[in-house]
Amino acid sequence: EKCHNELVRLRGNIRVFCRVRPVSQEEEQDCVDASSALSFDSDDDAVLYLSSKGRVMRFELDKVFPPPATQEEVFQELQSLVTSCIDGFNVCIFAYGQTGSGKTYTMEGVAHDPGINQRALRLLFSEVTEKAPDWEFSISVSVEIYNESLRNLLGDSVSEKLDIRLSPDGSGRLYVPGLTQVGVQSPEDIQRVFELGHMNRATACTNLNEHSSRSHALLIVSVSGYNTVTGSRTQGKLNLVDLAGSERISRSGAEGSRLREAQCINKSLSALGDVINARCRHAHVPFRNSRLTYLLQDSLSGDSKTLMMVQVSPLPANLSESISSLKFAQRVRSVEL
Ligand SMILES: Nc1ncnc2c1ncn2[C@@H]1O[C@H](COP(=O)(O)OP(=O)(O)OP(=O)(O)O)[C@@H](O)[C@H]1O
Repeated sequence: EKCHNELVRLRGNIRVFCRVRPVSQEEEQDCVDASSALSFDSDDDAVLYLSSKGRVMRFELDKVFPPPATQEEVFQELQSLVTSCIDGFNVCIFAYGQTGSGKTYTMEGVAHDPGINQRALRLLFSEVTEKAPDWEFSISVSVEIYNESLRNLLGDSVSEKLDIRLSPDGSGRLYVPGLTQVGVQSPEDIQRVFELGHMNRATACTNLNEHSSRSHALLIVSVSGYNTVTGSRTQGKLNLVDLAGSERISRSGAEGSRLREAQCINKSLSALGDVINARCRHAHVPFRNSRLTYLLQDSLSGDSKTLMMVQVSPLPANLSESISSLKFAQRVRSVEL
């Protein structure tokens, strides 16, 4: 019991979930035994089994969502995490996994069935509206990190590269000069922000001949509260991050720009793993090793809360990538006592 409590305290604010996407219709037509490599435990919704070459591997996480899980069910598990930013917490939600494993589906969703991003903003909006006029609510920024450079997704020129700087006020805080901040007064504003971000990301892809799965997409929401009686302010942040595809590109196969993309992704994903893991162990936290961890520094340290949603494809052909994603999940979750 004591040991368990200690574990909870240490792991504290880091949760790792896994979501297995369904087999699509086309995939079903192409391969007969599409989902045979994965199985779930009906008594324990935190466990996932993978079988490979006659061996069964058991992965334990905080929660596993099997293919039938709906967007609504997934969001229900995150609601309290999302609203904790109203109480002044800094929260990060990451979608991690190989290309095609369902990261964008989980974060953005589809028109008739939105994902975490929209649901979170709508929830925050309604909670904050209830508290009005003492509360302010703003979507700060939407950025993309590609090849270790930062881009503004809500501005006029997406191709302009931005810098992360130390605030001149001596507070030790970081800021990004030139980032567009958008205020949100209604749910329609939320919709507009998503559309603009989405469009700009697509434009960057076309103009610069890139694939969106090779970049990290971040939506950073700031919520600030002002207590008119005491005059005190609270400030929380919600960072919603659709990470670049985690698949390993073989060094021999990739050349030139592909290789550079792969190296940048690799570097930032392993930096992210290191940062979360170091936090668990109370070790030195290497924030500066990538743009991603540097930008999210204040939301990945101290009292902040992190949720890693590890996306897994059900296909046997993707098995080795699924194993590597789940190993990453276990690594960020593991605590050495
Ligand atoms: N839970 C789900 N239910 C129904 N369809 C899903 C689900 N998850 C993913 N899909 C579908 O599977 C396909 C791949 O998903 P998605 O594009 O989200 O993957 P991704 O990991 O974001 O890939 P990329 O890195 O290329 O952007 C999409 O057509 C998506 O609509």
